[in-house]
Amino acid sequence: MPGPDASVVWAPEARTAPGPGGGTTLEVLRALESGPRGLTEAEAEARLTHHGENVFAGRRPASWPRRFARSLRDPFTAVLLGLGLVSAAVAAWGTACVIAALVTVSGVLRATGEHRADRSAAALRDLVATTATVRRRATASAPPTARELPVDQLVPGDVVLLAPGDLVPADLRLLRATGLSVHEAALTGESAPAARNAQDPCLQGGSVVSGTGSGVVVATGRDTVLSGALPTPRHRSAPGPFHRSVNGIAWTLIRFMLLVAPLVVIAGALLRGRGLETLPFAVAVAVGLTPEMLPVIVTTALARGAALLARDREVIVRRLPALHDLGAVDTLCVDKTGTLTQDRPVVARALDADGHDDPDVLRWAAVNALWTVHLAELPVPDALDEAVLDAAEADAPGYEAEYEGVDALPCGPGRRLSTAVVRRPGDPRFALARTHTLVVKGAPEDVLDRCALAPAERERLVHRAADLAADGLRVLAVARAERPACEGPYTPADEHGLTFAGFVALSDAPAPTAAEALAELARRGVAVKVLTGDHPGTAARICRDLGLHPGAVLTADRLDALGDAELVRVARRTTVFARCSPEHKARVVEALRAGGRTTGFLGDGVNDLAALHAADVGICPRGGVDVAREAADVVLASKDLTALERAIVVGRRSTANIGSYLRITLSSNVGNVIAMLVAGLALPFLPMLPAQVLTQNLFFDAAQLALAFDDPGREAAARPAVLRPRALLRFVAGFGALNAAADLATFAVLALTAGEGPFHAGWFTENLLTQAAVMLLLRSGAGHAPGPLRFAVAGLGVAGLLLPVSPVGAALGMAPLSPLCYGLVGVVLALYGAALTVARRGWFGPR
Ligand SMILES: Nc1ncnc2c1ncn2[C@@H]1O[C@H](COP(=O)(O)OP(=O)(O)OP(=O)(O)O)[C@@H](O)[C@H]1O
Ligand SMILES: [Mg+2]
Repeated sequence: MPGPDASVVWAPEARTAPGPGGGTTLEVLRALESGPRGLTEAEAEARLTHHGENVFAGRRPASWPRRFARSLRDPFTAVLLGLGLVSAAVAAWGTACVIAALVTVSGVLRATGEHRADRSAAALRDLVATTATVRRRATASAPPTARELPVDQLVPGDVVLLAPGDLVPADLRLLRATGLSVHEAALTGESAPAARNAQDPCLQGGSVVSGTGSGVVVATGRDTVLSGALPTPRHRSAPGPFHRSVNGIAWTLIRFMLLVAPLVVIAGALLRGRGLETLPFAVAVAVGLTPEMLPVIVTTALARGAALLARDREVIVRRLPALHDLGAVDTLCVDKTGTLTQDRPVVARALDADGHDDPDVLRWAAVNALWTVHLAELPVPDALDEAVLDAAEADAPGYEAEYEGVDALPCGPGRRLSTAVVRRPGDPRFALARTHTLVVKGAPEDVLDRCALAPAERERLVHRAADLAADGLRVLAVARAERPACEGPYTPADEHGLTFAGFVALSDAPAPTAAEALAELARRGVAVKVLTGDHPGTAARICRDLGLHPGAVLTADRLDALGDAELVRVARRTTVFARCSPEHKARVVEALRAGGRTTGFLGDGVNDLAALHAADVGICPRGGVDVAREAADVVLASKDLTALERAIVVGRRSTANIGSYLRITLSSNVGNVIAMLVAGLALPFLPMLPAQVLTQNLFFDAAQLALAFDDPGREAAARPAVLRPRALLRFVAGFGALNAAADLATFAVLALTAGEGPFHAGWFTENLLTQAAVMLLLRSGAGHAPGPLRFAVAGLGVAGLLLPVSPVGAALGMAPLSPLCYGLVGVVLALYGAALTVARRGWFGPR
């Protein structure tokens, strides 16, 4: 095959800098006992045993101690540990031990939950495993073949082929490069891609932006530069919506707690003349206020959701909190091609400038497609090119033999046309006198800009293209130019003064489930926006066919004219954004987020990378390029909006359960604290001993784990689910006050009818029973409580009734109650239950 070999060199003599590429390329290959034809399978296997798998050090699963230590790093654990230290300092060893036990148990539960989530993800890792294309030989004499290999199987000496969208799988020395540019932000922090030539080193972790190349592996696994330089893979810096809301709630509580504990001590000293002996009590109150199970509930609820999705093998959540973020998404940005349509274009028509069918136009388009596919060595031929080639085989046979390729300038991110430079085959002696033909095809606006045309004629052709697009067809303009043959490589600067040839129009059928999925998303309160590189007319028509009202389409040139603030407003009301480059897609996503929208972005190409990073949740189908999959939080088995819609529902349900936990715990805890403060000042003795506070806290914590397994009901999945700190705190204030009223009524009844021991017992019983009632009445789900929840509620009730009269109760300083007291506490509970039912109806509305 005649190739662009003049510009593409494997230069054995060239010298380069030291590093993973000291010495000449030939020396490197010799040192690695390899060659441009690659290793034999047997040799590769031997090397794999010797060097080990090519696993990036930062990706290894975390060890148990590390997992445990990591699970302790959250504000509530820090507060608990601080309180534990205070208790130890005043020698309240009992309290200190209980706190230590709480921290340990919650750490272990959380680490276990994460481990389980990791394990279910690992089972699916093969599905999303990144592969590399290597050149190997079956035997020493066999010809080399290129095949896909899981990245961890690479060994030094392997010859790897690179294409746009690939992650550089190991440290390489390049043997060959055609227009190769590599983005190495992970390594160098450099945000712009850099050109790479033959003989250059190419380091693991980089991503290929454009061009192709091949290189020999010089280092794998722990030996790569990336493993040495960066112990952990880089992560998104800004916290997602989930962490933002959880942190908001955490800090409000911690402030409240830091206020309450000293207040207890000071008030005790001033009003009751108590000294430091109130400190353990104050600490116990503060512990009682902490929702220390929050991290456990969060991990359990999200891991459960992720495992549910993984079981269907449709959606893989790569970062647990992303599941919550997915449930919070109210705006979903998708591309058109392959998401709304099948990405199986078929040539519908080929027309000349006057709109007459013209097979010549198809022939030129096919010449362009054939030689860009060959010379640019794209790993998978572009769907449009394939469609053109298929059509030409039937309608313009013989075009392959007419020309031979000289050079190709393919499409790329932000470049909407491709050029093939071809010449007539013939006697090489006359090569110098010959001409080269530039054959260009691409987006009509871009191609027409490069044609020598009168403005009126250009306008006419733009309209003709728009008419075709309005029928939902994808339109490519075709043009060409004759040039005296030249030596040097061609550049985009050569694409000018072209002669317009005609249009090729292609149809791409809508994806079968798209209309249904769009309607379902709309019903669930998700606004779908289409960000496409295609023509505004084509995009609008497809949307209309799928029942998505396109409104006024915003094209990239008008988008460029908008300032950031203006774009925030326009983006909110626009549904279709056309002719988007990668930067435009990212800018729209950023504008939507700046406007307060929680934004998901679904994309699968190199041109989607920036937007995937910019979005709150990046979503990529399994078939997407490596870099896009690496950047995504959620990977879909197929590019199917229906699966995504299901994942959104699961995310919302997990969030609803986390919300239930926060509402129930906090209103209960806040109520207790208020009641304890008031009673502490009114009574001659402490309303409850520190050990009693902590015991009831343990019971409550254990019971609430069941909330992670609750069924939140259909309502929960109807709207985007967000934990709103303000609404939550309002709820907590209201229901906390109600709870405090019940507690205080109990205190009053008990203070009048019982002594200190029965007082403690009565309070303990009342407290666990009210908490059981709160769990049943304030959960999100309206329907039947599932098994774990009923079990937990029953457990609370039994413990509340039996513990105070058991030997354990006596050891904790409780004494049995009189029947009268039981009766009175029963009345208080009945009134509280009734008030709670009424208040709940006021808050959630009737069910
Ligand atoms: N192989 C090709 N040859 C010529 N022009 C092309 C080719 N591929 C794409 N183009 C032009 O570039 C434009 C943008 O392509 P791009 O891949 O960015 O988006 P798209 O696939 O059209 O849409 P979407 O963003 O919805 O996936 C296309 O509409 C087309 O005009
Ligand atoms: Mg595309």
